[in-house]
Amino acid sequence: MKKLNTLPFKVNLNTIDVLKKLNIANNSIGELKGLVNILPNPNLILSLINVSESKDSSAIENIITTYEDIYKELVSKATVSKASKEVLNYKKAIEYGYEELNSKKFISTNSIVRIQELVEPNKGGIRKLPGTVIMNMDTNEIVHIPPQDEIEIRELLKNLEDYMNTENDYDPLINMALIHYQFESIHPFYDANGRTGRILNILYLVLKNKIQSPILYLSKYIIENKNQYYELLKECNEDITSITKMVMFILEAVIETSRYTIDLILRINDLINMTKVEMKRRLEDVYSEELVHHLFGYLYTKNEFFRNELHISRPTATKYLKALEKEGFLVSERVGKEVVYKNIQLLNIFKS
Ligand SMILES: Nc1ncnc2c1ncn2[C@@H]1O[C@H](COP(=O)(O)OP(=O)(O)OP(=O)(O)O)[C@@H](O)[C@H]1O
Repeated sequence: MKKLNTLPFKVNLNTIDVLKKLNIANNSIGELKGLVNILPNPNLILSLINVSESKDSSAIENIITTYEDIYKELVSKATVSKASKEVLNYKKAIEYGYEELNSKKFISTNSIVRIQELVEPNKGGIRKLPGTVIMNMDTNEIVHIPPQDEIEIRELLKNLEDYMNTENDYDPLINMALIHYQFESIHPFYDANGRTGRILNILYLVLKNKIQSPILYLSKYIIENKNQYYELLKECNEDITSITKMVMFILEAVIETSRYTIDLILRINDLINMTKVEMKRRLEDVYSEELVHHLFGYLYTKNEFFRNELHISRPTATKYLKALEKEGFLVSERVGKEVVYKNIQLLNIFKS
């Protein structure tokens, strides 16, 4: 069995093509980083992106789950759909990783192990038994045999941990591609290596200060170009000099998903401004800037959140929610014993 290369790879990545693309990728992600704070509640975009990331990442496992299900589950305590559980696990794992990073400023092997456990609680932990291979499901061909021995897996993870947390001559966007390939090739877990590796990508960008919080929806590009991505991983397994192509792929992913996220933020911002104008005109007694910001802080709200955040009484909250529904700003829905209100226009932006 061929041994895995350790980091740093002995490949020159400073080619003209890479540097040109790197420049565009850095401009795109820089623009995104600067834009996030235009929203009244930057946590909204974080939460929306995390749910998308979680939803699409888990969709690979053929889980059909909608934004509505996930958000209803977040807002109410009722269990809406079993499928959204996996998505919520993924979201929790991103949040855990982000908190860890904020307190330690370091990505440790232990954190990666914990992230995988949160994503896949039933199959958590580093592989202890041999037998894991990566197969092409269409052809049943073995495409990669990752290290089988636990000690070897741990040594490779240590090498990865050192590489992630030490400065080197490459830009972090290039390093992210190298780290991602290496992590997937070590394939340290029985399951959830893909999902854990995609979480690691965005956490690494936060560690290197390319973004302030994990708002880059990078998995979107990887998932949408899955065949090319799998082909590249396979090529790199055979010959590590192909890693240049993987770097180009990841840089393109950064460019496309930065642009996507920028567009999303701008559209949400436009909608907020339009809602302010319309609500002032149609519901002068109800309108306040805080109220609009509350509606755009979440996809769903309910009487309790309304009361607490706007410091109003239950009857006033009920009156406002009814008026907002009558004028089409919110749509109510019963979930278990509760009534929740969704911001349908915001939901539509996100679904389109
Ligand atoms: N030839 C290969 N070499 C290295 N890694 C590979 C190769 N082919 C696929 N992979 C990685 O393995 C991941 C799948 O591993 P696993 O099934 O453990 O993860 P998952 O999170 O359950 O699945 P998914 O990534 O499909 O959501 C892929 O996402 C990819 O990153």
